[in-house]
Amino acid sequence: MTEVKKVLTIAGSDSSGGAGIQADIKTITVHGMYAMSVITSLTAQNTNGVFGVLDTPPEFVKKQLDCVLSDIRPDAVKIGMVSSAAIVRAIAGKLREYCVKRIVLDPVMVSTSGSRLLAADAVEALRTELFPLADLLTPNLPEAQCLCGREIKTAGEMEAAAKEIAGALRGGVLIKGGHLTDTADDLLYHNGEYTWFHSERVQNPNTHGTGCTLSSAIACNLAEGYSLKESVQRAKDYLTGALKAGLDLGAGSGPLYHAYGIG
Ligand SMILES: Nc1ncnc2c1ncn2[C@@H]1O[C@H](COP(=O)(O)OP(=O)(O)OP(=O)(O)O)[C@@H](O)[C@H]1O
Ligand SMILES: Cc1ncc(COP(=O)(O)O)c(N)n1
Repeated sequence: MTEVKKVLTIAGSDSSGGAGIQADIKTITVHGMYAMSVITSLTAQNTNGVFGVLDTPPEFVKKQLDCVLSDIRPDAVKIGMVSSAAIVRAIAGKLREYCVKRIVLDPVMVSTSGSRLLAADAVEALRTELFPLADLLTPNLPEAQCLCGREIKTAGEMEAAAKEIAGALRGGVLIKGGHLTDTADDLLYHNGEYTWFHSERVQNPNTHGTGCTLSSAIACNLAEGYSLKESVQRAKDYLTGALKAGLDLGAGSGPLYHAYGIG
């Protein structure tokens, strides 16, 4: 019998395959793991933007979660686009009911192309319902700014924001530096300790789905049993490789190439 780690992604579908559920399934598969998905929303999007969003009814999100969690227990879970407060509550209720462990929460709010992917009134639900369940929260700079209500530009401001956001969490917070200009340094704050993950900026404008890829790779590494720090470092290395692979698809900000280490 083949033993394999199982990773569940709870996220939105990206019809162009660069972000969301599709990026997560590619990442999980390339990590040699078994991917499962609970779809919170259908988006009609491509590299130019998001042209439509159709949310899954919350009862149907619950039904998907019941089917997966009662049958194949995931070793880790990644949560991405959750759309509405009702969907947030549906997910949180089921994760508590099934005592799901190793949860990475990517608080997706606005797409790279500028479309809102989380209703404004759902931010509070995210904070009260899902933050307490997460082992790691992975906001990008605009999301971290939204969560602490002020501008973040310097390394010192990133550290202060991480500490403040972590106050509402059980686990750690990773503020991603993809929106910085000179570097792509990410900051982890966990158990009172700061760890910086430094990275050169890859000169590739095709960054659609970087956040989704990073968070699902972290979930894979947690499923494998790595520590939080090791999981973030390995995921960052994977992400940098997928950016460096230099795929150039579509007219806008294109997707990453996941199979760069294969073949
Ligand atoms: N040009 C780049 N070179 C190297 N690393 C990058 C680059 N752009 C983003 N990253 C890295 O990608 C990861 C995701 O960060 P980012 O801030 O882009 O997240 P995000 O905005 O949530 O992503 P998404 O595009 O999916 O919304 C981080 O580890 C970040 O440092
Ligand atoms: C379904 C879905 N989930 C997440 C994102 C964020 O990714 P990006 O910021 O790269 O557009 C997205 N565009 N679509």
